[in-house]
Amino acid sequence: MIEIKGLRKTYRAEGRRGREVVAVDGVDLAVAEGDVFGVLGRSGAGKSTLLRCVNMLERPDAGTVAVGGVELTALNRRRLRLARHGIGMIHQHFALLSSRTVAGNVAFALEVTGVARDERRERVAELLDLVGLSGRADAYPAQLSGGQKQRVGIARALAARPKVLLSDEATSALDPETTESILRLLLDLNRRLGLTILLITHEMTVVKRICGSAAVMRDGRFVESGPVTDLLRRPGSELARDLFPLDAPDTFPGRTVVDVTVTGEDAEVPLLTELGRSLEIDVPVLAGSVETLAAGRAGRWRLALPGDGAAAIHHLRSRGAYVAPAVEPPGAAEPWTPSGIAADQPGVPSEELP
Ligand SMILES: Nc1ncnc2c1ncn2[C@@H]1O[C@H](COP(=O)(O)OP(=O)(O)OP(=O)(O)O)[C@@H](O)[C@H]1O
Repeated sequence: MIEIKGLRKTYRAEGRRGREVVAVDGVDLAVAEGDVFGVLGRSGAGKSTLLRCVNMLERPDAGTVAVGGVELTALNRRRLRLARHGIGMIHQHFALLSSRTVAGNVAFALEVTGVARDERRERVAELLDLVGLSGRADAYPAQLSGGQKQRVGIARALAARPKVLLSDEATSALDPETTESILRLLLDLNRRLGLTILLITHEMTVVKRICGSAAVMRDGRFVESGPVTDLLRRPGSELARDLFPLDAPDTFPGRTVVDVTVTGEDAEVPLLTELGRSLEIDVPVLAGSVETLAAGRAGRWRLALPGDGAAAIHHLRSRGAYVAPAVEPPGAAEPWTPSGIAADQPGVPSEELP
């Protein structure tokens, strides 16, 4: 539904001698229809610029952007204006018109597309019902809570029945409870309307609760990208570390400390109990949890395996778990993923194990 290739955007800092800032540095991105894709990254990573290039609020210096099969980067102004109706956008600070009521704010999006008055009234009522604000049509933004303001923003963004919704830190200004209710609404809209959502965020909760796919962005580039459950099993995944922080020592006297990740149905298997029973060993769990993510069930633990851990690692991998050392041995770039052998490949021969 969204296809970005080789996207690059630079800015010139203020002043005649301003240096060039590369905000987006060659990003490729494909968001499938109906997916919720989250781009995570620290401040200045380039997330907002990337998002604004998707609806061409910023014109990229290089690369292509296509939404719903239409290459926006190739359109003239008039055609681009029309194509933008198929892309809704919501903002961190809601961007509502303070002089208009809730209904007036939503109607505004229909006025600019030339929808007739009666049809507008009907559609506004429908949209407010969709976002759970039917009773507040005549309220002004100043009379609303943050969550209600964002609901107006969502209703307005959906006015022209877009297939794609862009979300720019939509929950960053909200408290955790309100964040949860807005995320539930977005997920509901995604499922009921088949809405494809591309969002940028720095909040892990957002990825946990609604994203099927994600990318981690740093210095204008994607350092990892794909379905969340795939990323969790990827060697050295930053997303895995941030979604499931393992706050525990990475060494244990006389034992091998490993980080184990399981996703999907494997996360339901009482893997650790079964490991202890089958090999007749005790396996201290130093940290970890199993959680229900939007992308599916996933679990991650830090374990202290007896001795060199080879038998236990073999067993865990044969059950579909991804196993990596808690501390990488010094001097080895990818010690647990020797070429030709994926670290999470079941049944890795024991001589390949550390
Ligand atoms: N209009 C602009 N003019 C000059 N530099 C800009 C402009 N917009 C963004 N930048 C620079 O581009 C880089 C990426 O900024 P961007 O806002 O896209 O990052 P971000 O990940 O969204 O961060 P934040 O969450 O703080 O907005 C930063 O170095 C920023 O200073």
